[in-house]
Amino acid sequence: MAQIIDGKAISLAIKDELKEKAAKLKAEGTEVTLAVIQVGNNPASTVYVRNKKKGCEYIGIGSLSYELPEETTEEELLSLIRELNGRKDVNGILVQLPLPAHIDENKVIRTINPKKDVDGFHPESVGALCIGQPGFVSCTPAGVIELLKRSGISIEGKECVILGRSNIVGKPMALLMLRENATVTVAHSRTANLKEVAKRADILIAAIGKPKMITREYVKEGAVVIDVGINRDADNKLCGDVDFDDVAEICSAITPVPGGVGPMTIAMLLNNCIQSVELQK
Ligand SMILES: Nc1nc2c(c(=O)[nH]1)N[C@@H](CN(C=O)c1ccc(C(=O)N[C@@H](CCC(=O)O)C(=O)O)cc1)CN2
Repeated sequence: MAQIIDGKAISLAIKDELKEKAAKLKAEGTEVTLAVIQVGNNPASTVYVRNKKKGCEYIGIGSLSYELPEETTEEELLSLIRELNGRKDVNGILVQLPLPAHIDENKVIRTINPKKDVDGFHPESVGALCIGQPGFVSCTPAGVIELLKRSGISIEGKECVILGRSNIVGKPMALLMLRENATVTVAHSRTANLKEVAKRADILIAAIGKPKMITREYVKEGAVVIDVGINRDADNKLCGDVDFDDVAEICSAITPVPGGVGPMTIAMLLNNCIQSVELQK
């Protein structure tokens, strides 16, 4: 039976480490504060935003909450971000995604001061990652790397196949895997012979947004399988992109959904908030 990678336990260990770092910063007179902006009432976003604020409280840093109505204009949102960019008492700015359709997500991300971009979505942050310079790293892919390392799974020299090429997960995931000296393939909906490509992976990362699409036919025996998907199945139950019960029988290690990559996203956001102090010096 495969090793089940416990993202909940690993994220808790990280948060406990961050709690100590935050206390040390406080003792030195440095307060850390995250500004969290949500536009509209997407129920999943409300849960994630609540958990991010709870995480700040747990590790002992401040959070400022901006819950804006669905009708908020793009200019109103941009002007709030500009105000927060200029505030010395705000270290990190996070705009919860997705945004309502009338707001240009890219414009919003570009308006955040890259030194406060704790989501790691700004083109400057992505560019820094690409050329190996210091900067914020997108939280979900950073969480995957931490999960692997803390589970004793080596990355160097491994064949890694990433299913999905989104700006938030697939692309930064590929850059991080390269930084760890893996051999990386990014596959997607137009990839020919997807099953064969996926089957080459020692480490298979699924980030495609299709409930339980990845069955054992996509997985090499003994591979490590990381499931980034968060979907609802036909019974409205939370599930990943991987058919867990089917794949767990043939792989060597696997992340569950819930309780795998998801909690790591929040732990890595808190890590970026603590790191913001260094980057802002
Ligand atoms: N500004 C951002 N927006 C979004 C991000 C992001 O990193 N920054 N990522 C996702 C949503 N997300 C964080 O915001 C996120 C998703 C899932 C989880 C999580 O802990 N999932 C749990 C299940 C929770 C549930 O019951 O629904 C799990 O997998 O165990 C945390 C954060 C899109 N938007």
